Amino acid sequence: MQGNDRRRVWFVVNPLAGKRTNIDLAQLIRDHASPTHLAYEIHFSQYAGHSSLLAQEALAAGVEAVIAVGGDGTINEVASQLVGSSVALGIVPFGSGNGLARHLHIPLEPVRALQNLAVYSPYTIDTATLNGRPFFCTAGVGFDAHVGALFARSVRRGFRSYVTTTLQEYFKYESHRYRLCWDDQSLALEAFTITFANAGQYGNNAWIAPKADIADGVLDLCVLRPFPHYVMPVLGTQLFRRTLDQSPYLDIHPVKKVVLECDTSVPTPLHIDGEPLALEGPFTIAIRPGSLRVLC
Ligand SMILES: Nc1ncnc2c1ncn2[C@@H]1O[C@H](COP(=O)(O)OP(=O)(O)OP(=O)(O)O)[C@@H](O)[C@H]1O
Repeated sequence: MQGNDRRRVWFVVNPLAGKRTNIDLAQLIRDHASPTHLAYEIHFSQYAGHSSLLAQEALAAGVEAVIAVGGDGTINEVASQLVGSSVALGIVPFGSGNGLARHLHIPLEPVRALQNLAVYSPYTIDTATLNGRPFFCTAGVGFDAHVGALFARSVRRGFRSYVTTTLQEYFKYESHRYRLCWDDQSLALEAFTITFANAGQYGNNAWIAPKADIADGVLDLCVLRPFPHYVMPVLGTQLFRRTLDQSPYLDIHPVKKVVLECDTSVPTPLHIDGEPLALEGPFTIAIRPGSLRVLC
């Protein structure tokens, strides 16, 4: 391969991802990203939100792909800048959940993910927005957003402490009332959690929308209605066995655009790609079919 044929890419790295595991991410990239196939620069984000600016700079520099090294939050910041462009997103998973990478079958082992960048070609996927804010994996309100907000404030990380927080909060949590409007439907309901799924899982192989197709031009609107406590272990098992769509408590609707209104008497925890967000409703959630190229 000639030097000029090499794919020009920028790595945008969340350094906190590496610190959590004491891995020198820059060295890892230098050791395993093929110099024969990639002409690359490595850039570290210095604060939350910085990855978006770095992705903008990468676009201005005329790269072919921006490789996000981190979790779904970092991917969100990078990919938000690439939507609608011909510049592809690459992913080296280094988060705690890695929902998008898992959905796209990108290896979770960073060395393999780096090596594979040399052979991947771009695959076009859908993206979505919530009140204009892009998301790629899932967004939603309710219990998972509530736990996500607590977890973000917690110093303890990892799947085990996420499960502990989930169980502690489950017995205290009260379902809220919502109104959902799409096409000619208007639904007033009480829900434990409402998820807008572009990819099928939250991360950690927790599949809220087992049959979600990331390139079908629709979102899976998942409404998990309140359920008796004794059903909780069954739902938990189905979530991780990718069979939650068999539960009588979960309704899934394919939607292109939906408006969500929340009970304004209580604060509504909200998440976008697992990151908690303080936004005022009502919320408009819409799909952007075929709007992002991903190396996978
Ligand atoms: N240098 C930095 N200092 C502080 N925060 C940062 C920095 N770089 C990135 N971030 C923020 O960290 C947040 C979380 O990072 P990331 O998504 O990579 O990991 P994660 O939350 O562990 O993974 P996942 O979303 O898969 O669970 C991102 O939303 C990003 O804004």
